[in-house]
Amino acid sequence: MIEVRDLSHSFKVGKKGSKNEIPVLKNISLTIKKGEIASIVGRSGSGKSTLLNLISGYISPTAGEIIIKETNVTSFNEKMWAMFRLDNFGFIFQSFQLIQSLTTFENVELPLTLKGISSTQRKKEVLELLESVGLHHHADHYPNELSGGQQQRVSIARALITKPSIILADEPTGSLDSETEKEILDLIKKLNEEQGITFFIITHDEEVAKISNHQFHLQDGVLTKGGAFIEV
Ligand SMILES: Nc1ncnc2c1ncn2[C@@H]1O[C@H](COP(=O)(O)OP(=O)(O)OP(=O)(O)O)[C@@H](O)[C@H]1O
Repeated sequence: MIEVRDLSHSFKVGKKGSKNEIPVLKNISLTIKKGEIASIVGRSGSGKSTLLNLISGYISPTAGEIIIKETNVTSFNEKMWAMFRLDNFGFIFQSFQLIQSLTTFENVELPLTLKGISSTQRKKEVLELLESVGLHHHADHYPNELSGGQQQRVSIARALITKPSIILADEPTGSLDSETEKEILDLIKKLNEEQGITFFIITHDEEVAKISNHQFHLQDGVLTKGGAFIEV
């Protein structure tokens, strides 16, 4: 489903035209199968976000290849990436990234509007989804009227509304207390088991890593562990 072959990335630093480069990811090869929960575990600065940004097309690799759903996306341009992301990916962030001036309903509706779905169809799909994640009583609430766990559920609903096959999550429980963390991890497991959604989660939290079928460990830009199958 996601295959990364010999991927490397260096950031150019210093003045424009400077040849000074910092290697951040070095020869990463990994495979994430359909329907898996995979986690990338590593300390701050190990290169986790860089890997996520490469897989989601926000930066281009210095070397190597990325194949997603049998499509070689390595040399996609921005327009191709934008379409590919809307069709295949949902995103969840540590800081939720909800639009504060929009209600729960409107935040979840937004990706469907971007896809050109009719208003009647949007209403039906959003209400069904809010019900399934237990947020139907909060449809008209604004983000600042919700708890952290509820806000993360809104952002999960927003990620799910386009029915993506892959959800990319950057520290999805990083801003939550341990009880709310468990609630969100249970929801991720349920979505994975019942709908077969593939999850790719960045974390430095062992509790999050525990729910994954596959853990990859990154240290200073090098994959030090991958391929270990964890019983869940
Ligand atoms: N745009 C950039 N320009 C130069 N260096 C960068 C850039 N982005 C990241 N880096 C460097 O790349 C390395 C890896 O950063 P990255 O954000 O991928 O790590 P991370 O594991 O996600 O860390 P954290 O858990 O703190 O988010 C760090 O040393 C960082 O300073």
